[in-house]
Amino acid sequence: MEDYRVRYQQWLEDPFIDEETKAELRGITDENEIKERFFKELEFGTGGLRGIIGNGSNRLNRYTVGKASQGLANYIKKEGTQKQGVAIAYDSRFMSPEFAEVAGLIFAANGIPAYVYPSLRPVPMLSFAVRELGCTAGVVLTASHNPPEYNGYKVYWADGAQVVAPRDKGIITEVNAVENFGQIQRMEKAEAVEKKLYTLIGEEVDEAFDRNVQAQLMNPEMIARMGDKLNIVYTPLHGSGNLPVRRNLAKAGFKNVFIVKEQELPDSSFSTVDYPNPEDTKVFTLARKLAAEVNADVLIGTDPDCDRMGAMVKDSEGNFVALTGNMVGALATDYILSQRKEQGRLPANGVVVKTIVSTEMITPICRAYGVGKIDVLTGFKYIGEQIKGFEETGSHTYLFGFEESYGCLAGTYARDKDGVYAAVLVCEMAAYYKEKSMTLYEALLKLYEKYGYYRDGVKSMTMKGLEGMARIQRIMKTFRENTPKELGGYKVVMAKDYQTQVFRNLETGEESGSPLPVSDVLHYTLEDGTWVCIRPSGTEPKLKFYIGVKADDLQAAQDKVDALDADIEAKVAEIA
Ligand SMILES: O=P(O)(O)OC[C@H]1O[C@H](O)[C@H](O)[C@@H](O)[C@@H]1O
Repeated sequence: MEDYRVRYQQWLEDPFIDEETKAELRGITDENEIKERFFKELEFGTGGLRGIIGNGSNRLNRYTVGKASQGLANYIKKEGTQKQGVAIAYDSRFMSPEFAEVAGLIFAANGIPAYVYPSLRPVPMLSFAVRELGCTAGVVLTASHNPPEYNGYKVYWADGAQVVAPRDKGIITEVNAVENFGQIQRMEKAEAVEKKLYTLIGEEVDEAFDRNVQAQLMNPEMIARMGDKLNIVYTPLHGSGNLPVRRNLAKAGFKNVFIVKEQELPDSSFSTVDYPNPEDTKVFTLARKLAAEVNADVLIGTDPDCDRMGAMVKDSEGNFVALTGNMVGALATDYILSQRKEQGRLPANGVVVKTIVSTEMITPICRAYGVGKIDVLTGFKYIGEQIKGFEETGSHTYLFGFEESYGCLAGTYARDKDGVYAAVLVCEMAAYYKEKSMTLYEALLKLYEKYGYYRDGVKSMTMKGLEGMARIQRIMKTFRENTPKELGGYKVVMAKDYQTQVFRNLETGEESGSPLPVSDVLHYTLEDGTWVCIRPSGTEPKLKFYIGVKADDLQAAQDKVDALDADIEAKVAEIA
């Protein structure tokens, strides 16, 4: 019998799986569906679990969530930190509150107090709660910006960041060591509540979070002057941002905030969008309609777990243009550093942290302010890890961190990207430049004039299921074994392989090691300074190509990106 059939049979016979689940599984008539659901165990990776909701070993359900929770509980018990408890949050996805309760009661049954938010909350608020409540770990039930059929289980440690090596491996080992669902401990909710092993997180934690977000404002007096002059359209995209973003915009002093009514309330189907990801400007269709009605200066959108924020602002002709994560990163780096300098608050050991696939435009900006810049692998958890390191050694003062994938954070109250803060930040910057009769887009053009015309692109190729996974591996292997000599007509001069940890200068043949952990990432530097990076997404069935160029004007920069894009597409098409 094929492996997936064996696994299917095991589920049908498992005494710890309920009858309703088994009946549903027995009813599947499509062999391929059985295969997709059972060809593997849903892998508990470094980011936790992420998968399609449903019954099966390769799906997210109360059993796979249960196994993850029991494994995490076992890990915590070995660490001896169970008294500190685990904080739990969830977003607006299907089964999010149910899975949150399943997880909480498993921790409770293991003698680990669970502190659960009473309703949906953003990821950064969980990160904050872990620190505020002194918990040993945290869990968020969310699949971030994935399509509605997905859910996930993100794991945080005591510092408030998602787990990194070596702890991630330790937790994975414990999760994998849970051999059968019978090992999952359970407790009735009434008993857990009575024993204070299952407690709802109170409003005071929300208030403390807000105070920390507000403390990041650079110019409260300016907002007091401009708060009623900036028109803001906000869409929570049916997710957890709705209340905290609006509350924080109001607390900051923004008076004219218009909400996209159709997307205001939680909706697990995200029925007004294809895909609740602010990276996709289509999510702003309704917001743009409202923007025209209210003459908005800026449109803001946050993803379901409100760690990502996307924005659109007016160009000089009054047309709305999307600000990418890189553009927000560059604008914010410049804004925060310049304001700090003006206010005499720029520490000598200040640093900005970004990922290796995020724009290089901040390099000259940081240099201009005498501030350091650190690059880490993709994933905000690595920015969180840096903050923890700075705290331990006192080596740097963290000023700002961002990723091209629409996430940023200033301050250290949270250790994951904060869409609530990002929304307030973009509005603060828009107000600041509006007072100087500029739109945020015009401010960006000024930065290009000063620092160079940087343009960054990301090309995502979706490759789903078993076949897609194999194809992604073939493409990575082909590039890895045959370093391209040229890309987009430019010579490749440096090839960095973060998997083999070999960085090779193709001109001199010199080789050096990698300063970052092992990761399936290839990075090429071209003769004109352009860079191209290839990596499989860690969160979606996608292969991602990132491109970063600098040119003499915006058009030339875009042409370069387009040429590289086309060349990469052609090279990938040649691979079977
Ligand atoms: O490119 P991926 O592996 O899909 O990850 C892209 C992003 O996904 C999530 O949003 C994580 O929280 C980010 O930190 C990460 O950068």
